[in-house]
Amino acid sequence: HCVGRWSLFLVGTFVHSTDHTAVEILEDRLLGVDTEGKPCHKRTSSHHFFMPGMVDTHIHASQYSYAGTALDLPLLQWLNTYTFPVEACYKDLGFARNVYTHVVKRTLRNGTTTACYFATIHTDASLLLGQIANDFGQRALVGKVCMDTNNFVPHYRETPEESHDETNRFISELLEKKYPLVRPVVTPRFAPSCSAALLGHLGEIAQNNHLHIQSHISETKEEVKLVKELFPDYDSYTDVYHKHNLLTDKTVMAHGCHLTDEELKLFREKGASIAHCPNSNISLCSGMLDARRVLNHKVKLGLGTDVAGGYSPSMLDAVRRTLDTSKVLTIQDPQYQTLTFEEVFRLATLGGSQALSLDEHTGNFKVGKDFDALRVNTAIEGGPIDLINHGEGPKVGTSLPLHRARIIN
Ligand SMILES: O=c1[nH]c(=O)c2nc[nH]c2[nH]1
Ligand SMILES: [Zn+2]
Repeated sequence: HCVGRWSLFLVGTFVHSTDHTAVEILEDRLLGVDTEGKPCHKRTSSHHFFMPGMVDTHIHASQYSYAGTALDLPLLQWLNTYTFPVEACYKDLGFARNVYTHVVKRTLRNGTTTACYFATIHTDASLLLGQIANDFGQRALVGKVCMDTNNFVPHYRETPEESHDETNRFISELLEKKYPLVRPVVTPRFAPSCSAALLGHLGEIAQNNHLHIQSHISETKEEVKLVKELFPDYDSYTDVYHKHNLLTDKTVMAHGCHLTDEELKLFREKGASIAHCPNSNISLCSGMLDARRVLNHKVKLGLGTDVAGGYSPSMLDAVRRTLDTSKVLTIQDPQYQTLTFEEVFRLATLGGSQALSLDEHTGNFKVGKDFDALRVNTAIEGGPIDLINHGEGPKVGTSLPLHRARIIN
């Protein structure tokens, strides 16, 4: 494979995950990128290393305008009070362009090379988000939000027919653009915002066009109770999506904090995945996802920032909050098998690409995938890390690397 066609050679340390190893460190390597952008390794050092671009499996681009504020209400009230009134503003394309440009630039600066976005119900603004992601070179799944039920903010909802027709228009117009890295994702907001008829339409559209699907599930106990009341004839919240053909191997569901073992089994059977959004889960006091349990069920798992329920648009924050949640679960039960930071690194990269069914293209440096990487310079002037050279002081332990990174902010 490594013959000819090179457009770029990179020398250094490559850190990534594989299915078998949570973190594999390839030191002193030469990585060639061919003319089509596929990596190929050869063996050949310094203070930088390469890692796969991070994958944000769940972020509301439209909520970025108020990220870091308005986190004082539980989910359902938070949606009615803050979220729906703001999302209604995306009828204005100027407003949409401003926020969407900021969110794409910011997430890229934070190392998110792939994002799975919720936009709003507005087709043209959602198409604009796709265009902006394409213009800045971000890989993205973009969802025009679908919702025909909204009793609290009635000006922010569609009729089932509008939602169906506009979803078809969104998909066909976005696909017509032939953006190399941007795809549409069918996006019922969540079961409480959608009639059974609308869920059925959306399942059909996704099935007929082999499309990605995203939504929310079992984020809070109050929401689970509401879904039971709204959909009394279904076995579970997961069954509501399943019966409408919305639980497939291209489905990613955000949160899942309160899923039962039966529901996780259905996720596994269908190949559907979960986006773990720990900042949002804590910020809105929704619950804590037991990520170890999800992994034990062999359900695909990625990480999401869930801006603006999550206040940070940084995947590094999602990594830290994932570890925090796992440690809180360990405090509650000392027998709990805490996630390691290597496992969480994998969730932020390879796990995310698998959760979005994009692992054919991205997630690690496997030969043949697209070259989609971050170069991390740990010694950059004014950076957030101090490198302490242990060669100059007492040896602390034989297994310590020569340089140890100490994170100071
Ligand atoms: O965290 C969340 N953010 C949202 O915008 C949303 N909509 C439904 N359920 C949701 N959860
Ligand atoms: Zn969300």
